[in-house]
Amino acid sequence: MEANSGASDRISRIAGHLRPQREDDVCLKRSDCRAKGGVSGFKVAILGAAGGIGQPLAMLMKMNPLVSLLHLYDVVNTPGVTSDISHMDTGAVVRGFLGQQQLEDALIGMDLVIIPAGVPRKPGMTRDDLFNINAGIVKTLCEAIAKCCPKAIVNVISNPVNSTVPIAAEVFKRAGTYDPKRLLGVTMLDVVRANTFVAEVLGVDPRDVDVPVVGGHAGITILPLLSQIKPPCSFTPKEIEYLTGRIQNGGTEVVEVNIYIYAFFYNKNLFTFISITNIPNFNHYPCFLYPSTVRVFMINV
Ligand SMILES: NC(=O)c1ccc[n+]([C@@H]2O[C@H](COP(=O)([O-])OP(=O)(O)OC[C@H]3O[C@@H](n4cnc5c(N)ncnc54)[C@H](O)[C@@H]3O)[C@@H](O)[C@H]2O)c1
Ligand SMILES: O=C(O)C[C@H](O)C(=O)O
Repeated sequence: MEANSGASDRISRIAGHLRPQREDDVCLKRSDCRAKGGVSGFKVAILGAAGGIGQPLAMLMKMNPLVSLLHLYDVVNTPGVTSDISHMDTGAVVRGFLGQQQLEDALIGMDLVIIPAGVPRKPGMTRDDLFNINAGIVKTLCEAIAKCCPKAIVNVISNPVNSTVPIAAEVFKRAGTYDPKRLLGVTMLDVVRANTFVAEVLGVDPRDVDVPVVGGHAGITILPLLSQIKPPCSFTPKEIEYLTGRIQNGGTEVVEVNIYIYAFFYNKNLFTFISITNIPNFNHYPCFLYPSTVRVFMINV
């Protein structure tokens, strides 16, 4: 009898990770810990934190020494993502919020709100095809921002950025909280791509070129200023045509590759970390190379 109970104690200890402890099971509740994220530093909320962009972004924010408090909000899966990210041994305190009823709690007191919430495009779609769904999502989130943290800087990632940013602006105008300096569409990818593709043509290190890109974040509205590159350089007409097209269609290039990656995932094949990194062009997704994020991603499949 005693041997049996010893064995079951051992099994339950070993298997403990399969049943994460609930707050009321533990002797010291997390809310009673001394770390409150109240130390100086930016308070950042990510809305859509459980998604393909949200998860690696949450990891990067958790690694950022300027961030003291990180709120992760989504309509699904935030408990798992929050638990995973919060184990990183960096300073930011991480809290998770799930579902519309917790949206306002996620936003109160935030200095920076980043929005990757919404649907991404599938092969064959343009970013405009996402408008009907994502416009409504961004509108609802911005209404809550206007109410709970009207002075926060807002970064809109959700596509089509060319339309979701104006929608956010209209919501803030209506609420009387609009400040053009505090509302930004995230288009840094276009700059990163421009630097990479230009460096490839010139045969130099991408870190040594700086390509200004202005305009929007879709097709011909993306305007790489190839005549303003630092350090100054020149191109043949053929190179200009190639670079302009590649920079403007960089997102589509990745979305088309996704068909392969997603087919791979949805087939539920047994795959390993190594097999993921072997997918051609997987280097478009450097953030996924963080093993913990890959683990979360695999569980979601
Ligand atoms: N601006 C850019 O440079 C850029 C780059 C990549 C992706 N994107 C865009 O970002 C968006 C997200 O892409 P993804 O690949 O992360 O998609 P995803 O489907 O992997 O993740 C989206 C997340 O948003 C969540 N979500 C949906 N409705 C929500 C709501 N009402 N409130 C809060 N969360 C909600 C989903 O649950 C999901 O976790 C897409 O619109 C995509 O086109 C923009
Ligand atoms: O192109 C997309 O749909 C996603 C993003 O805007 C990108 O540029 O990669």
